[in-house]
Amino acid sequence: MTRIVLRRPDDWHLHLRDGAVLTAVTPESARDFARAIIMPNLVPPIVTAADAEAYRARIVAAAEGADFTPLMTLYLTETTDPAAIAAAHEAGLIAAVKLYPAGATTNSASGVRDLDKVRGVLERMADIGLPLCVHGEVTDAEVDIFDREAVFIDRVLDPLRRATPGLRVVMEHLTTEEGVAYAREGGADLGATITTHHLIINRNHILAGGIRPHYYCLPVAKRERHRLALRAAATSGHRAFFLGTDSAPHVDPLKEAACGCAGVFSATNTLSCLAHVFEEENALDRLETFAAINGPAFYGLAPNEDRIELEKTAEPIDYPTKIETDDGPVTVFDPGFPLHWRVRR
Ligand SMILES: NC(=O)N[C@@H](CC(=O)O)C(=O)O
Ligand SMILES: [Zn+2]
Ligand SMILES: [Zn+2]
Repeated sequence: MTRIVLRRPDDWHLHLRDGAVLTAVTPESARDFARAIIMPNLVPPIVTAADAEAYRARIVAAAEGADFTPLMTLYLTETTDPAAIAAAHEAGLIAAVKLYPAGATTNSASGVRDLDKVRGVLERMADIGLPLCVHGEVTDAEVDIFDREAVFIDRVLDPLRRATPGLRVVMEHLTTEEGVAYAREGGADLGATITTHHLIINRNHILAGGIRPHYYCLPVAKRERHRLALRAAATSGHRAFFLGTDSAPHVDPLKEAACGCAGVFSATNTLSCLAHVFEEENALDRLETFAAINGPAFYGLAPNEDRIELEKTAEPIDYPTKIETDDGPVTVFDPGFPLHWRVRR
């Protein structure tokens, strides 16, 4: 197959940052994606409806007239007011609330330490059907970093879901076969995003033959068997699994450092990478389900009506290795192989 047409995809987990980086990276997503769930982990975080409304306006301005709808989220803190969340949802301002366990990832210091403090918010969200997006890693220093997702499911996520029946939850950026298994059996109230890069790299890519900071993200890429489980899930067509790129720009000096930031920036070439992966898995016919159907279905939205075309070219496609911003360059995800699928615009 050398050409496929699919509904325009959406990105159900995206970081756009603010300021110069926002200006530079937003067009990279707006070009290919119709909608994106915008992560609220700015410094300071997006915690109020007013924050979300102002941030949305900055994103729309940065999209420079592209047909791109940012779907806003609020950052859950231990002082979040259930009534304020419900009002923001009622006003159509937010599509989800994001739970960061405090200290789990980039800009999560304002996150939740004690889940008992947010019970009221979660119950209200269950009542009104507002999804909770979860960064699913425990933060305990004694838990090995490669086990933090699996341990989170047992210790935190499963008890939380049992305590709050009806709460709609998205397990963000799955990285393990345990996560895949839990999401697959979780019923209609549970969804899971899978990133582009976790379908392509395993932990060797980060560490073998030299340390590669641009492959470092959280949750960290795991063993090969986990990558294969993610591929099977993404290409299965199962309604629980949908695309969330977790494209997370950091300028190069913050990545190429003694203590580098977590995050992979993949907005620029994500669809080309995905077409490559789905072709390898003989599943090009399921790419639309993963990138354009299952996500909106989970969020209760219609899929996009317009279409994009992906075309396979004999020569590898060209794409920039870095996106320049006024704060410095941001390195684009290198899948480690030439890409031949091009989005026709
Ligand atoms: N994924 C990452 O490694 N980083 C994200 C935060 C997150 O999604 O956990 C970021 O904001 O940079
Ligand atoms: Zn995260
Ligand atoms: Zn993220």
